Amino acid sequence: MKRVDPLLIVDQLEISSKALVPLMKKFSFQIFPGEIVALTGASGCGKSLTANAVVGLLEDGCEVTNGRIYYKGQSLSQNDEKSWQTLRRDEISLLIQHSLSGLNPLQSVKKQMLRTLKQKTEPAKKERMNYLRDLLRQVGFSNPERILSSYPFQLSGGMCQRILLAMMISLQPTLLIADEPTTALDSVNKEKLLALLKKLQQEHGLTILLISHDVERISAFADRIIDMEAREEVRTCFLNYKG
Ligand SMILES: Nc1ncnc2c1ncn2[C@@H]1O[C@H](COP(=O)(O)OP(=O)(O)OP(=O)(O)O)[C@@H](O)[C@H]1O
Repeated sequence: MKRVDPLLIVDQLEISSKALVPLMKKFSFQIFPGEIVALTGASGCGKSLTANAVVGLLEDGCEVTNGRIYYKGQSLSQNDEKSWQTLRRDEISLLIQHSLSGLNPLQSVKKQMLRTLKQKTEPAKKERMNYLRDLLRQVGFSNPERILSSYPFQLSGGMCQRILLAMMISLQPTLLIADEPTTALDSVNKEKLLALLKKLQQEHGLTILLISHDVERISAFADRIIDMEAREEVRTCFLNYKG
């Protein structure tokens, strides 16, 4: 049987505050290509820190003090800012917890989507608007033209979340990390967003790391659930994964 290498390896990761107080210790897990893996655990156990460390976006107040992160077999420890930017543009997208803070309320959706698209080799000018409309349809908007001309403050939290998702997909990432993407949504929209992530995973061959407290809801959605609560001990619960 052909051996599949992990896409992402987090190995004995420790993140500390600037005063070198560990905020999380010795956390390890792996993700294989095409999987949907959910990361769960009590509030404050370090889920968001882990997600931010994977894409080089730890806040100024904290740093990786032990352990390593490998992506496609390469250690990310020596990454400079330019390498992190390239990784975020070409490989790993992070969908953050609070959708509105990810969009500029004073700029139209069209302007923001075009700016994201420009980070990549963009489609030819005349194709661009068709591409954006198609992306918006893929995330469930039946009237993309209206959405493109809207400003984020005119839209609901769930709509903004779907727009951010469309922007991430336009970067064609290999790995999508979604940090509590459903927190601000009501029950129906939570289900819709998870179904949408699953659809995008299947259509675009994405690998997804989903951070969530909602073990019950995500157990029907994820291939594996990693419980981070024990901090130094990772319990991995294999559900549908056939690795
Ligand atoms: N910039 C920072 N400076 C200092 N401490 C921080 C910083 N960011 C996070 N922390 C602390 O690190 C710990 C882990 O935070 P993190 O946000 O990763 O938790 P989490 O598991 O994602 O929690 P939640 O489920 O509530 O989002 C917490 O105790 C938090 O207060």
